[in-house]
Amino acid sequence: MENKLCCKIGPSILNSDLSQLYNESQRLLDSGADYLHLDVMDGAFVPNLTIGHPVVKCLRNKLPNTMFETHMMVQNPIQWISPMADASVDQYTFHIEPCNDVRLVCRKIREAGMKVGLAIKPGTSVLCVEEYIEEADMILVMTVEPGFGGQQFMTNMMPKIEWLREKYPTLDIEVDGGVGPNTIDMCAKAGANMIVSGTAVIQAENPPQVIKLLKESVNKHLNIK
Ligand SMILES: O=C(CO)[C@@H](O)[C@H](O)COP(=O)(O)O
Repeated sequence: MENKLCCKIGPSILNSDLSQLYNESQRLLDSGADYLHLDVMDGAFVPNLTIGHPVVKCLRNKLPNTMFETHMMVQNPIQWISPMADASVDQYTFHIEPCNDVRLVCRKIREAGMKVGLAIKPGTSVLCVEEYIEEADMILVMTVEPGFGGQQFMTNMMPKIEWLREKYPTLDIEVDGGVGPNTIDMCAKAGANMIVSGTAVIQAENPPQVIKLLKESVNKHLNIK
């Protein structure tokens, strides 16, 4: 049977020069990025503030054809569905931890015309997302505590990815946090096919080379499976 999974690299713009958000985004796309991972933080779910839907909408106006994933590190994910849909976001990824009714949020995201991503923090068991797999297009396994770029990759999150890949061979699995040339092989081997990389790409001397390396590692392991 044909493996429908494909490798996608989505740089996180969190640690870029945000005064140059469009130029930085374009630079990443020109370097081979498949999509943009836009980190939205509300200062409540995580101890940091970043961009919101007005900025995402402005960026969308400049980049009409780019896949946008918003990683919603927010306390009340249902609140931002409509504004993000209005900003033509493609995929709305939210954390299940603060959510009272995950199914309702998933349904509202779909009704608003976006894909659904479910994210789990390092301390959250992968079993907690299992009951919602049918509602999701993608599961995001965090390999740092959400809130800041440039943190150390948590190797001990790999069993979560392995478990998901074993049970759901065609599921999109994204990994985020401390991912770069030194850690990509672990993610790829575990079964991640959507790769978020912030600092490693943004601060690289040669971003196209880093993105190529990330892709090669994932594709190598996708072909083995
Ligand atoms: O969501 C987050 C952090 O909360 C991530 O998207 C990071 O911002 C990725 O940056 P690096 O860890 O790759 O520097």
